[in-house]
Amino acid sequence: MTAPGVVVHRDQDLLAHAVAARLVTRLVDAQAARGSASVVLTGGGVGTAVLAAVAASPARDAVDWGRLDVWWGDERFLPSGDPERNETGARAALLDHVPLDPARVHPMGAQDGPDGDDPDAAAERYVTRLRAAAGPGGGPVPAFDVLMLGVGPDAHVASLFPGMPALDDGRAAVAVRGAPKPPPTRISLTFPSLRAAREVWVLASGASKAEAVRLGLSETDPSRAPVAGARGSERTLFLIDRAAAPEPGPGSGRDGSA
Ligand SMILES: O=C1O[C@H](COP(=O)(O)O)[C@@H](O)[C@H](O)[C@H]1O
Repeated sequence: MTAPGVVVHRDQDLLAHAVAARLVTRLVDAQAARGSASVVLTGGGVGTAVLAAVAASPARDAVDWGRLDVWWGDERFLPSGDPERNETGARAALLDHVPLDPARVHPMGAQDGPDGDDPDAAAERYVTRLRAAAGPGGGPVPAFDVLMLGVGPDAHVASLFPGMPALDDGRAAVAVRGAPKPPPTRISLTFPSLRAAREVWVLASGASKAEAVRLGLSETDPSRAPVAGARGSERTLFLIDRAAAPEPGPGSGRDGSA
């Protein structure tokens, strides 16, 4: 696992625009190198603000949207179109405004989907889709170019909450029941899937996230602070605003930006 870097921006608005610029560059570079790119989206305040900032950026046209695979790190298991679904927010903020190939958009299952009200079956369907995308001879999931994660004040990422069984699950995606943050039933990628990403970006804004960021940058057991287990295979970045920045300790090695 890679040790994380940290970039601090002035406030949430600047954070969202800076991450949007970084995301466009990352996708363009991946497409130049490999012909296509893949991104894993997060729900939450900053994650959705980043997508809106991409939509508002003239640079978005540098991305070949038809050669982008879009995945999700987690989803709230609700009917499709429910405003609480991460997919709904992502579509409204960006996905409905760019010429994606619908076959390359991979939402997690909804309560009114082909598996009905069965989150285990919906998670298993996602496992199958991920494996198919990884290709013959590939692993259980593709090597995503970039995977973005919001983080909760309780240090959860995706729908991996402290102390819950999903943290130790080796399947690529699982159903989560009894999540402490509503809604209680969700689908989430697991740690092995998060760590398959070339780059993991943890996004955090606001003072309520500062302790989670501190834990995420530490060696804390991921079963207590799941964000501490979110690491990319090539690079891990914590992209945060000043309010979410923990007090810098001696030798923190933090690089910052205004
Ligand atoms: O429930 C969730 O929460 C986190 C963080 O959301 P935020 O609004 O506090 O930033 C999010 O990353 C995750 O995808 C989502 O399902």
